[in-house]
Amino acid sequence: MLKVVEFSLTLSNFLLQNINLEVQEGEFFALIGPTGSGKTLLLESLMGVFPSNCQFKGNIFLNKKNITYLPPEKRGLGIVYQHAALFPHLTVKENILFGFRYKKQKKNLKELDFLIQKLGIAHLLNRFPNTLSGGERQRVALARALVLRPKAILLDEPLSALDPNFQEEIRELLKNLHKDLNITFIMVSHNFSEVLYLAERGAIIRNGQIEQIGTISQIFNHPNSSFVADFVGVKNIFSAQIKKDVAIINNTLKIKIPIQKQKFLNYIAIRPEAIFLLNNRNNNHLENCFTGIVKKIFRKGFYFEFIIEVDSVEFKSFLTKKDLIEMIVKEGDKIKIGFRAKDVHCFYEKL
Ligand SMILES: Nc1ncnc2c1ncn2[C@@H]1O[C@H](COP(=O)(O)OP(=O)(O)OP(=O)(O)O)[C@@H](O)[C@H]1O
Repeated sequence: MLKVVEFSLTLSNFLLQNINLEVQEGEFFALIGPTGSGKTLLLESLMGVFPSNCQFKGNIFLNKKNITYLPPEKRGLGIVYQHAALFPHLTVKENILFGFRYKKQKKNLKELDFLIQKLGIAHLLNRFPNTLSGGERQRVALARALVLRPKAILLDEPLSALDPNFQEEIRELLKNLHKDLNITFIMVSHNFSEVLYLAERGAIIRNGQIEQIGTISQIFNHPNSSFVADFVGVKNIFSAQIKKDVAIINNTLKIKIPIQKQKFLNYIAIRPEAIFLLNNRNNNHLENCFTGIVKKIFRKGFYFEFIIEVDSVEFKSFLTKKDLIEMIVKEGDKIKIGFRAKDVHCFYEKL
């Protein structure tokens, strides 16, 4: 288990503040947050790569051993960056074996062979990094980190520098490696589909602090603040009066919600995917159904975002092009929308 206890890091212009984090052995954990929120600083702190001008306090444990003051090569961790950062003057094989220069650990050729096969890089061993594609470079970087048999592997946006085809290929590879090697993966990512596909739990970082920590489903479906809700794309976030099984927006619009045991809740959040545009479709299973006006339709690449106004409350929903054509709906039209009570998430936010 990797455990971070009350860890803070101070730079002249930034503070990573009071981080407490536990990542279980074998878990795939994601660090998510806006740009400049401190994800890389936290990842590099785990690795022991600190900016020269920083001060830090607190502790980092790996399987109960305090690694806070150990140099990177003695921590039992491996790191892979966005741009594979291979040594240009070394061949692929020399790059992979580079870490052994600083280790007493004996080269395990069986392990090396296993990884080379697993990562599909046998044909690249004598090539130099500048002759490799982005995807191939990332495979080599993974091999270089994994050959030292780390207890956890740290990934700093490993897919973001790749084009979409390579992204899918390396994403699949990461999934398989995690399944087969049973080691801990901690990944910094901006990309939600990557996080949803790969990670089991995660933390949202905001301004150098952890804003929410939990399973990926909790973070995406049950955000604990409007910041997290907005960041993970919930889109429909309303302050509301919340009673046992009903939320009232703007003192008028009544929304059925799951029965709430907790008191003092004052916000609701509904993912846009949970709001259906109904027209004449069957809506028996939806506890909330309203008629509204289509205010705006935005084209967003492969889908369309709809803004529908109901009693001066604006709901956002998505539609594919196929659905849009089938429904024959345009701005200004009257439309029925619906959503399940169970898809309304309630939370408390200090005002
Ligand atoms: N060596 C350094 N000296 C001074 N400031 C730094 C240093 N490294 C990072 N920072 C600052 O710390 C803040 C957090 O940086 P960090 O790279 O951790 O963000 P991030 O969440 O990983 O962002 P991104 O998603 O854009 O990569 C930023 O404001 C950055 O400018």
